[in-house]
Amino acid sequence: MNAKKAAAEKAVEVVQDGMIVGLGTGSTSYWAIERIGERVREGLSIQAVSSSLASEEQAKKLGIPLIPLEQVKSIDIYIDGADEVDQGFQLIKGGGGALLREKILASSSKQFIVIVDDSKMVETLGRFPLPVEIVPFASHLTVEKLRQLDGQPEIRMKDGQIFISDNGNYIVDCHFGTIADPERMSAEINAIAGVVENGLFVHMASQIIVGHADASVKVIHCNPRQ
Ligand SMILES: O=C(CO)[C@H](O)[C@H](O)COP(=O)(O)O
Repeated sequence: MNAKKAAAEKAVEVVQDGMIVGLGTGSTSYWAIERIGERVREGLSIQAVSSSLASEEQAKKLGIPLIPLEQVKSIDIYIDGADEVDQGFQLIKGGGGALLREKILASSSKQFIVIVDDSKMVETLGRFPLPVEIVPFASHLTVEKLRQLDGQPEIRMKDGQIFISDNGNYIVDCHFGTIADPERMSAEINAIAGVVENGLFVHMASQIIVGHADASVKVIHCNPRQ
């Protein structure tokens, strides 16, 4: 079993009847959604909300009942991957370009369970480029502001075209190097007009589940408010 699948399946063990479950995005969340689908077929009764059109499609195919977000006041559990997790359990997310919806769901969830393989665990954030979602209007000016913060920004491309997020925005991948103070950096980035959200998830994770190649998993409980 691969490490991502092992972490994902461990996380799905805590899903119970009656819960509203947030579905993440990416290759690790894929396995969580598959397992939720299996459990639904076995009789689990839940409702789900999705952080991306891709995960929504997968959930529909598996017969996972989806509920419109407008009908949801809070989410019981949100399960999603990450691109990096540091020693203080702060995260970089958004490698798949879904960071805005992911942050909205994570911040409205009673529990945010992060599922990663062990390659994602780092001492300090920053090796993975930080994704920043910006509005297309005057994007060159917003990109210039990110450059002034030393972000070495690059607008994300896909198949030779600018990548467009599910919200119709651009993603700018920023190379800040080591991010010593993620909270401060997040605030500085979000203070730029034109920035919608950035991929630093600070004080948000309730649990990190780390999967290893031998299918063993480590569950780390964190206090999101610390
Ligand atoms: O934030 C994300 C998508 O926007 C993903 O959770 C993150 O990129 C990790 O992806 P994967 O599970 O494929 O390694």
